[in-house]
Amino acid sequence: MDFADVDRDELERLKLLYRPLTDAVRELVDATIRTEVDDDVIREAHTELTDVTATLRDAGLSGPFGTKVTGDGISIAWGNAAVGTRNAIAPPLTIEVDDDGRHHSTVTLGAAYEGPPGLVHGGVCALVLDHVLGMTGSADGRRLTGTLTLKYLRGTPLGTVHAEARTISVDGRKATVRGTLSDADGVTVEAEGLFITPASRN
Ligand SMILES: CCCCCCCCCC(=O)SCCNC(=O)CCNC(=O)[C@H](O)C(C)(C)COP(=O)(O)OP(=O)(O)OC[C@H]1O[C@@H](n2cnc3c(N)ncnc32)[C@H](O)[C@@H]1OP(=O)(O)O
Repeated sequence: MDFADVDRDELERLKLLYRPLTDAVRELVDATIRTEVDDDVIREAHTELTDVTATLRDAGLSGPFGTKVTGDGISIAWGNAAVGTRNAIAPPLTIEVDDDGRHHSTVTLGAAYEGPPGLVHGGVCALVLDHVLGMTGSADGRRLTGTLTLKYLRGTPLGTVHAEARTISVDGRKATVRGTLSDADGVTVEAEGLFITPASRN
């Protein structure tokens, strides 16, 4: 598909087309982890899913989705591991921005994100914080993570979590951002990141 031919209405139509598919795959991942059906049912599901995958592969990109730009100049990263509209692995995050620049996101992390029993995997905590801090540090230009430091104060229970971040300072290409991941009882992970605009893009 040539996204240069896609306008806002078509983009909206495509989102409405793909989101339910992605949600269904996400549900499938959860069901695959938690199912206790009989062996025959597992084998039958495997066969059916293999057929569905083959159908989707009838036409497709030769590599990852990357970033596409629509005719209206909207950048979309539908394969992104944190926010991708077409990525069932993405939680997915929706990030809101306050007038004072605070970025925040509330998301539910279920069985697919488990690390220690009942707790969110530390790498998934890092994924969420990297993206929320990265977006915060990219408010005035696109930056990549240079260094991300996390302090895991206690385990983060699976369920609804909240991430938020603020930019502490900007020094040319470098932005220092701090943030937290929390559950209902308070902060579980503290994060600080240095986000940098690559010299090649400066
Ligand atoms: C708008 C949408 C935005 C969405 C963002 C969402 C968040 C996404 C988060 C990610 O997943 S990003 C992917 C993970 N990160 C990477 O893959 C980055 C890989 N590393 C690089 O591309 C480069 O190493 C980097 C851009 C970080 C720096 O390369 P440069 O060649 O531009 O750095 P340079 O050597 O010119 O150094 C510039 C300054 O940064 C410092 N620096 C360089 N790399 C650093 C580093 N890794 N950590 C800390 N500081 C670093 C360096 O010391 C220097 O400091 P000073 O200005 O004080 O001299």
